[in-house]
Amino acid sequence: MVGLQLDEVGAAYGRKTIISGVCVPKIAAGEVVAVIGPNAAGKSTLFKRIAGLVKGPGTVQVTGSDKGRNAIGYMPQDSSANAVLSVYESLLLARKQKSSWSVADADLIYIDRVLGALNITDLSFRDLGALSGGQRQLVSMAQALVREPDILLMDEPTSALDLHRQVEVLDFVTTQARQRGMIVMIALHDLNQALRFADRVVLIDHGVMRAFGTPSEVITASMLRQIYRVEARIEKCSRNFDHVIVDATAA
Ligand SMILES: Nc1ncnc2c1ncn2[C@@H]1O[C@H](COP(=O)(O)OP(=O)(O)OP(=O)(O)O)[C@@H](O)[C@H]1O
Repeated sequence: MVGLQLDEVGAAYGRKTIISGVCVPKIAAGEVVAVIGPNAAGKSTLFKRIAGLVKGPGTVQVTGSDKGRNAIGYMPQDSSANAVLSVYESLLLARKQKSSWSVADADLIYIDRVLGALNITDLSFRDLGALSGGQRQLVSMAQALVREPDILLMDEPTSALDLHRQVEVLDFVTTQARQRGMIVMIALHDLNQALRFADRVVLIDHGVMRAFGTPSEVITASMLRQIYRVEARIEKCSRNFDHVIVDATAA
């Protein structure tokens, strides 16, 4: 079973330190972890550091995976799509990056499953460059999923999606985490999504980890005042989900 732990992790662009001293105790297989924090807090940089795309001090410890450098899948925040490839070709290419170049029936079946689960089968033979922002985000998600990583890092995966799609993909990804024993880390601005879908929450502010715990431990009125500078309440709706209700900006 895969595990992920961060010890004193930092990251810099050139000589500019962006994050430092991030310690996250072992995250277990099947867990969904939301990474929250204001704009420019360092969430994307943390993901790039975990994915090995940015260097820095500290240790990213991956245990219990036999996939080597394919253990971690990364879905970036922006996916520009200038390539002259169809959606299906791009998924095949993404899938084959994890193994040999020969294509087996199992590869095609898995790609079809992911396309179906994300409800984008109809986009299969469209050019990547001719997709809407939301469609591009769904394809980028599919590209990460077809690699079958043990740890999936998703940077604001629902920012371009309509309400139905937001819930659909977060339901799918959390179910995949539970069923396949995959660890999913999701950077989110929508704190109601974090309350609803995450097992645990990492709060980043100014490049430092300010809190780690269950959603209700981390997302509190005092945290929202201090870190997000809003006056807000956390209240249960009639379906018993916690919700953030923002009343005003705080001084
Ligand atoms: N390639 C880069 N070179 C230099 N500085 C960068 C680079 N990428 C990001 N930064 C800076 O690092 C800081 C953290 O950015 P990052 O994208 O990690 O924040 P974030 O929490 O993901 O923000 P947002 O919620 O706005 O997407 C910002 O001040 C940003 O300007």
